[in-house]
Amino acid sequence: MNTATPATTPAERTGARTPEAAELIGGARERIDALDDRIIGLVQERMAVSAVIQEARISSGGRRVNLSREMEILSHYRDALGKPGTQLAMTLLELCRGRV
Ligand SMILES: O=C(O)C(=O)C[C@]1(C(=O)O)C=C[C@@H](O)C=C1
Repeated sequence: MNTATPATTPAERTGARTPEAAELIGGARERIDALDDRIIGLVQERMAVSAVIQEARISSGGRRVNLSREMEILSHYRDALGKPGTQLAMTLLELCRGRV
């Protein structure tokens, strides 16, 4: 297919081979888009709460990073989601406190 031409039919948009599958995929993608919007909102909320904690600790003379707490968070995500959960938690921590 010419990559400059946008996909027009449901089958092209979804990769499905039947209208029924294309319909199902279209609906499920809408749910995924809505879930992703909520996940992004929750990540932004987590970043704001994390910033409050970090500011309080730094204002009190402490450091931005608290490694023992980060170990708890990494374990939490790994226990819930398996090995890729650790990577997800590391990405979340980087979003919340920057790179260390
Ligand atoms: O719980 C804390 O003490 C925080 O500062 C929050 C947070 C986090 O985003 O989860 C951020 C930085 C710390 O290194 C540990 C955890």
